[in-house]
Amino acid sequence: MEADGSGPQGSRLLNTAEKLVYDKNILSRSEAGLGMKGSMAEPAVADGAEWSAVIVAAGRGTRMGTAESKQYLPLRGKPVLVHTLAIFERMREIRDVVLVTGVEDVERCRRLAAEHGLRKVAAVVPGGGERQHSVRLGLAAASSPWVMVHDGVRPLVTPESVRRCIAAAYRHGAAVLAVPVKDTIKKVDAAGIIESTPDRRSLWAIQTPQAFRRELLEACHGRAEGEGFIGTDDAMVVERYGHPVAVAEGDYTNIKITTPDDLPYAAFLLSGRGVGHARSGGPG
Ligand SMILES: Nc1ccn([C@@H]2O[C@H](COP(=O)(O)OP(=O)(O)OP(=O)(O)O)[C@@H](O)[C@H]2O)c(=O)n1
Ligand SMILES: C[C@](O)(CO)[C@H](O)COP(=O)(O)O
Repeated sequence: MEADGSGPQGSRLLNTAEKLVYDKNILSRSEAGLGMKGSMAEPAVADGAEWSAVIVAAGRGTRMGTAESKQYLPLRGKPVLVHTLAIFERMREIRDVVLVTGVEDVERCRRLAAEHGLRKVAAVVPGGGERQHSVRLGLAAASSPWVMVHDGVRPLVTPESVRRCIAAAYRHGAAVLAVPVKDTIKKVDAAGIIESTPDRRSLWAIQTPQAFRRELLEACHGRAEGEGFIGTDDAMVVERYGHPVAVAEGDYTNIKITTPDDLPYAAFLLSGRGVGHARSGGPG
């Protein structure tokens, strides 16, 4: 899979030596604070782009409590989901995007992609009842040798951190973005009494994207489906079958829009990055 070959858009796959150079460049740029910032000057699809991004957005957002699903709520003038898709659209490493939505939202999402010039959205497919089912359905439409799964409701991930995740995936075959936990975490029993305090130095809060060799992720999802196992992220599915999954350090600002208080915080963060405008549009 790492040998040179031609992708659907004529892209050439990276060989192992090129992956190491990718790794070195990414790390030296991050260390020097020169992150690539997802510049609009980047070509839409670079020679060597070998990643499919599966963006899962088929949830109902029950904790948000709005009639409209949270991925379509306006954030600095655009639906949350459009902000998320725009990040992957600008990244040269991404060859194509598979968007997984509610069955009733497939047409609406195709329109959104067209209206917002999201040309990498190659497929919009209906999801399933659990996040894991949605990922599996999205994977079936992905064709690149490497795949990253990202929550449609994490619109604040940065290209720099996605690249750290890519670099770790090239080294280990599987990697997730994560941040060290800042609070002391307790294990509490059903009666509300603390049972234990795990050593915080080994605890990380897991985010997306989660990046894998596509064949590895497909195989693990297939086995999990056969066993009726449901995990809360894709790393759990891969860990279960004994494959190591590396952690790449992300940013605390890569929040998942989950409850109402997350929206003003996300708007504040985006305004600090100069993204969008304060006037909110209607639901997407
Ligand atoms: N059956 C599902 C469930 C979730 N997701 C997606 O997985 C991501 C993370 O899930 P979460 O934040 O829990 O979203 P919801 O399931 O929509 O929220 P809630 O649990 O509050 O209902 C979201 O982008 C969501 O749309 C999905 O594609 N398919
Ligand atoms: C995948 C995830 O975003 C990692 O933090 C999270 O596990 C999704 O969980 P949820 O149960 O769908 O909120």
